[in-house]
Amino acid sequence: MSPTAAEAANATEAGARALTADGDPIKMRGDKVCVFYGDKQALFDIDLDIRERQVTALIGPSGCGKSTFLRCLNRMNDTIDICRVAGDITLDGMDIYDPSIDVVELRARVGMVFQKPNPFPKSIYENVAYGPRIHGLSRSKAELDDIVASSLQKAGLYEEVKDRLDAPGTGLSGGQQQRLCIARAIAVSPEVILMDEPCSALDPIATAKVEELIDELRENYTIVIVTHSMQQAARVSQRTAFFHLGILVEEGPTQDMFTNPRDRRTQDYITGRFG
Ligand SMILES: Nc1ncnc2c1ncn2[C@@H]1O[C@H](COP(=O)(O)OP(=O)(O)OP(=O)(O)O)[C@@H](O)[C@H]1O
Repeated sequence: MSPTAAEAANATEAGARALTADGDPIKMRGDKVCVFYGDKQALFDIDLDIRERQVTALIGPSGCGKSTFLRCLNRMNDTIDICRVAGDITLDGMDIYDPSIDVVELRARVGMVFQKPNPFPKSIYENVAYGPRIHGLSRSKAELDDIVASSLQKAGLYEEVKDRLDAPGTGLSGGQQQRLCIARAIAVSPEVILMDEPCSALDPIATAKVEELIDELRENYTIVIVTHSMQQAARVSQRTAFFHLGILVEEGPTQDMFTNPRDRRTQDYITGRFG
């Protein structure tokens, strides 16, 4: 008996769902990714699978290309004139560098949180409401209010700000501002959240809060985090990728990377011989 159209569509969808060799669904995949700034090559043939609903940490010494790779995942490098990306990057099997891709939509699906908290010079409410409004995600003020409240809740900030949603976002503490930026990213219902050293400007208590939050968020989101702190990578991630001089040296379960790295360069880095 031939399959119905719905069965065929389901089969295609299931078939398109790529899995890693050990059976984890792949959310994003980099295949032979090379990046150039002018004629200087910053990344060389990076093959990396980003597993769905896991936290992947990108680590390595300064200048090795971690942020460059992160920025490829939502085409933030497009904003740098001299930057050129080659190779393939897919999101659920879709080529994100295809000319037909709407970059604004891509960045809603693959959100980003930066090193320095960067709230807009607007109220706490407006910081979170801005994205859903421009993406047309709410049909009424009540719906928008709900999105703002639930995003702040998911970012672990609601209780601290619920009585002053009209106060400026820039008046919050550094840690609160970073959680506001996470709420802003969450508000447009992303599937992937990229974080570029999200705790580097925070004190240890605010860092601990954001790390706890990252652990909670992975229930619903795929997260890629660049960090200089190996302790942080060990605390928050399930997978770790080690970069060195523009090359992906190795990637694996975080625990294995820190206890039993396969490559000498990884071992040297995690034992503090360089970096
Ligand atoms: N906008 C740019 N223009 C020119 N070169 C750049 C630019 N951004 C990064 N590079 C170069 O690309 C290489 C990789 O930089 P990148 O910032 O990705 O490394 P990183 O591992 O994130 O470093 P860090 O840990 O210091 O942030 C470096 O040699 C850097 O100088």
